Amino acid sequence: MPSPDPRADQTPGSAVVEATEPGPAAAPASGPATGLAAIELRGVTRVYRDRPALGPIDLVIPAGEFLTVVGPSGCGKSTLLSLVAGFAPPTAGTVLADGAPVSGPGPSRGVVFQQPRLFPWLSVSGNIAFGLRRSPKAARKERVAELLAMTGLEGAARLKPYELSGGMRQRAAIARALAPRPKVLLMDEPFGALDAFTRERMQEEIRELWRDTGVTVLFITHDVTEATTLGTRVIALAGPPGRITLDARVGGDLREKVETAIRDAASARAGAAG
Ligand SMILES: Nc1ncnc2c1ncn2[C@@H]1O[C@H](COP(=O)(O)OP(=O)(O)OP(=O)(O)O)[C@@H](O)[C@H]1O
Repeated sequence: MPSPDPRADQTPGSAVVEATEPGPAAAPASGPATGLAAIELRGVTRVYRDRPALGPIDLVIPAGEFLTVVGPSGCGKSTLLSLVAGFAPPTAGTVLADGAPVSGPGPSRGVVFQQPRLFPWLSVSGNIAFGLRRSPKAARKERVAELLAMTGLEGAARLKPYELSGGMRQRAAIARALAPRPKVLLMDEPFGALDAFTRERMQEEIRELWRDTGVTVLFITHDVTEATTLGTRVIALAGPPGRITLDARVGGDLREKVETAIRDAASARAGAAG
């Protein structure tokens, strides 16, 4: 049953355009949040060959938050995620992880993509263990077993990716990303390629993982229902260049607000274009 979110009174990001009143949360309420910024973007922009794709964006993601980012295709969602992951530098501004500037990918930020991108020559266990290469063997074995249990893949430990269903592949990718105990999990439309049933199950599972591990989640989606029910907070982007048009806690009439924000931004762009 949904229950009120005790974190609803936390200070949200600095670019709040509109916030819902704390309402009944659609997500479980027991995930940890410390109030410290896990990720912070200050005046961040990204330009690709003279074409602005994102920003300026100011955003604070407190540790323990489950933030979803929603917006239409091309508005800059993946660009935002890749800047936080450290795959690309911002054109201007600063991205901070745990208070330190991001200068490239790092083990404190795990990434899960829409396509699981598993190593086809490795088993599920081998894929999960990949990021633990430098850990002692016993610790690695223990961590892999823990993650197999956490993601319900115990029976699939020795299987290769081609022997798995789509949902199992994505679970293995999530387990691999969680293996080095990242503080932040970055997910780029991770359930976009799954059928509706598997997708719903995976949504439940990621909520449980978030609650159990305390990891901060940044979850990209273009699905308004997913965005407004999965996490604790939603930002809507419009663009390019991607700008935050709404920043709100999950709960209440959020779906309608997100849809209105996206529609209004699209009308404004259409008006400006001609
Ligand atoms: N490597 C790149 N080089 C040039 N332009 C790019 C590059 N990556 C993204 N863009 C452009 O930046 C803008 C934002 O793209 P981005 O992929 O971030 O959007 P998105 O919201 O994630 O889209 P989708 O939902 O379709 O994945 C788009 O106009 C896109 O064409």
